[in-house]
Amino acid sequence: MDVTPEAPGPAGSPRAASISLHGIQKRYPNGTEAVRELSLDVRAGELVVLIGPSGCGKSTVLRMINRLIEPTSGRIMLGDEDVTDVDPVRLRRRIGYVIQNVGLFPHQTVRANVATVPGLLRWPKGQTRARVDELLDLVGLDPAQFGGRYPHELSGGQRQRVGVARALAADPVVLLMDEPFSAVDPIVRARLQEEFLRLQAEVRKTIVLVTHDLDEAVRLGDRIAVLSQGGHLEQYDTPAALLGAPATPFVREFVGADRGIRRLVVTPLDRDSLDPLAGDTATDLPTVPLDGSAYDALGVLLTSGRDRLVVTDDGRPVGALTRQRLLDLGRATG
Ligand SMILES: Nc1ncnc2c1ncn2[C@@H]1O[C@H](COP(=O)(O)OP(=O)(O)OP(=O)(O)O)[C@@H](O)[C@H]1O
Repeated sequence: MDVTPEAPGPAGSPRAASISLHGIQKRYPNGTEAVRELSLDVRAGELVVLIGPSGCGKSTVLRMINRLIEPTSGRIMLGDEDVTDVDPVRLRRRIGYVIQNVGLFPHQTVRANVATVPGLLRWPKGQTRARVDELLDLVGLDPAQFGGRYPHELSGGQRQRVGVARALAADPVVLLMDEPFSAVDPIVRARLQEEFLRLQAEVRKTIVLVTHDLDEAVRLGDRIAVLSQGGHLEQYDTPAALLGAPATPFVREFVGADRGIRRLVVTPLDRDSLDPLAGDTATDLPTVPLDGSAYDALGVLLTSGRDRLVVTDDGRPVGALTRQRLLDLGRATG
């Protein structure tokens, strides 16, 4: 595995490192035991969400990974390298970090902000400029239009995108994100989440993202780690497994009574579980595409007032679903 930051790969290069936390602990000087003992593995290219109530140690865990906070004990591996003892400054150049409100430098242009780490790494100017423009394109900002602006000349969502571009600039092997979308309104937030998923499909970084928003966790996470006080790992699972079978009373309460609905969001429409089309159906029933979710299908039924719909693939009807069937899909097993 190549983890040197000095050799920038083209955007889309799948360079990512796994992260392993082995029994990490953090006791602050005032005696607070923010994280008692946590072990967690994140696979290369995986997006893992840390979620839990306020003060349970999420940010502390995240900041121990890039050593903004020194663990009291325990080991942290990046790929097969123990980074507990490496120079934190060097380490941070291999780890992108995105925080709420972004923390852009206000007196620097968008281009200069995104070029921060390449500048520290002394990349040649032409190479840096090309990389910065490529990244701005990747996060959906036209470099010609936005490159010369200052942060105060951007919307909250645009600033957030610059923050993501800056974190990706030196092609880090890991991206850490602390409440990255919480400073924008819900509509912008949903759009940013969607764009972010598209971006991740392209760059395939290893991402650890902290949020207190369960819907965000379910939408973004390949796996979700639910933490309780003291950084105690209650459950580490896919969104569907977490919602379908909460492992502890804490998780059950945390995911709440509406987990059935949330579960529908992560339940794909499976061709094999569709009812066959009857002769009468395809004409006037509402439709939903096969690549939608059970939640999308339920939404279509509720707005149309019907109790049956047709599922289409590339516009062609492939089967039908009843409202009851969809409700059964959302019924949790745990
Ligand atoms: N520098 C510090 N000194 C002492 N205690 C701290 C320090 N930073 C955090 N803590 C305490 O450690 C615990 C975990 O804090 P942390 O910020 O990691 O939680 P969090 O889960 O990210 O919370 P939130 O969701 O509210 O941001 C809390 O009890 C907090 O008060």
